[in-house]
Amino acid sequence: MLSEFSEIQGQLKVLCEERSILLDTLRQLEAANIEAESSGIHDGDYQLSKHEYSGIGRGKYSEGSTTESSGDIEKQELEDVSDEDETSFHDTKEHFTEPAVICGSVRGAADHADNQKENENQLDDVERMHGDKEDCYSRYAQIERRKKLPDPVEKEKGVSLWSMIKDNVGKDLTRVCLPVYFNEPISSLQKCFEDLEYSYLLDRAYKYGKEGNSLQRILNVAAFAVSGYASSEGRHCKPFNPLLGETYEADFPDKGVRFFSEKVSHHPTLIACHCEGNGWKFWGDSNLRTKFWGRSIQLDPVGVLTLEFDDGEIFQWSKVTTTIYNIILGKLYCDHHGLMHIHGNRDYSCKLKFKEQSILDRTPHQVHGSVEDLSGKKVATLTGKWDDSMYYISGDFSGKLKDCNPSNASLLWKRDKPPSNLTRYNLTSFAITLNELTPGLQRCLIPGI
Ligand SMILES: CC(C)CCC[C@@H](C)[C@H]1CC[C@H]2[C@@H]3CC=C4C[C@@H](O)CC[C@]4(C)[C@H]3CC[C@]12C
Repeated sequence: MLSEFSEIQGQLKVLCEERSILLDTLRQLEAANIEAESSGIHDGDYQLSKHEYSGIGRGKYSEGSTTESSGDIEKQELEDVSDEDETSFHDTKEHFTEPAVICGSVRGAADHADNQKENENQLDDVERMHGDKEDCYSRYAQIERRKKLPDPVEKEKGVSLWSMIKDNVGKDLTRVCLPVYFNEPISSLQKCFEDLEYSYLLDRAYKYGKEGNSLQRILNVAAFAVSGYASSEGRHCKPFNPLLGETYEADFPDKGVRFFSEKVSHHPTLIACHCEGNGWKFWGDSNLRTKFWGRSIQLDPVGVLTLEFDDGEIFQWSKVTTTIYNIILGKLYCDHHGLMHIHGNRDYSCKLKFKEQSILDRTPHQVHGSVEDLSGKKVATLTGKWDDSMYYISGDFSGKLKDCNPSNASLLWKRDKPPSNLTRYNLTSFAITLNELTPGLQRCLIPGI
């Protein structure tokens, strides 16, 4: 009798254990489901209707492009294709909605926590900002992306740049052919997406504006406009020049953004891009006017970038001049300089000055500016460095920028640490992931590619 009882007791124990394992599995499944939903994979908010999406693909892009394409025949061909039956298109939306097609695999929460641990020894301010950033990202799925580039297949031999371009002084450099050695392993279409590395600033700006804090909105927009330059520090190679009509699509549910770019003109090179996040859309076209000065190359971006929040607030700005120094001798580097005016259609606008680096400059890459209200009164001062961080302080400190140092100012944005496996391309951790061919993506490619 007693032995029977203890046997039943043992069986009960096993059953209880099995039940708790089952419950755990259920909880995990539920959590994964919530993650997928919040990433917008099935969410109506994040997805555009089929009609809207194709509208952007063909309507806005062609509206956005200002330059006529070089080959009329090619243009005609492209138009012919777009006139074809709707069903003949590879429907990006359909593919993007399938969780398996996301570029990367879903990463476990524990793994994510591990990554957070790495940043333990950061300053309070930085921690707060990162906490904020995590807040922005916690709504999105965690995706496992590669952390290093594949190793080169063979040893490369260095080539002298000057030997290649000495005969082209004064010419349009976009027409000069350079050996592949000078290329970095991404295309200009992908490079445009690099400007959105810190898209959490726009999520945050949207949130602030919705809460009625328009000042914080423009401050975060300004930080975003500067943050796009951070990835250019230490980059010495040219991105690949895409073909006319070539496109690049990126779906990053882990950042809550989808991006699309297309080369819309060959001479001059013109790329149109469009990006959608949660509560905002960002679009523009990138066209560079290049001047070759012998020892340096000056790049003047032409065109306007537009950021529109779902509540109707719009900001527009143009990029500043970029100069690439030491083409002949010394270490090649680039600097960004000039005035950036962020025009808003509501309460505030912002002026940022990218200071030109001088030989004696001990603190290069400085950016200073201020936010003005409609009457032209300066309500906040911004300071920082485009390759590092941006801070703000309330009130007008533009005359006494020394008082506006990081100790009494608040942090808006801080650049992420570079990856540990830097190659000669110096790609950021984000750039490394832009053309990663993940198993889910591979099956969407045209056979034979
Ligand atoms: C002559 C070649 C081999 C050397 C120069 C290569 C590097 C430094 C050049 C080539 C293309 C350049 C980029 C082209 C476009 C832009 C967009 C602009 O709004 C900011 C600068 C930025 C991001 C440039 C930074 C410098 C850049 C990366």
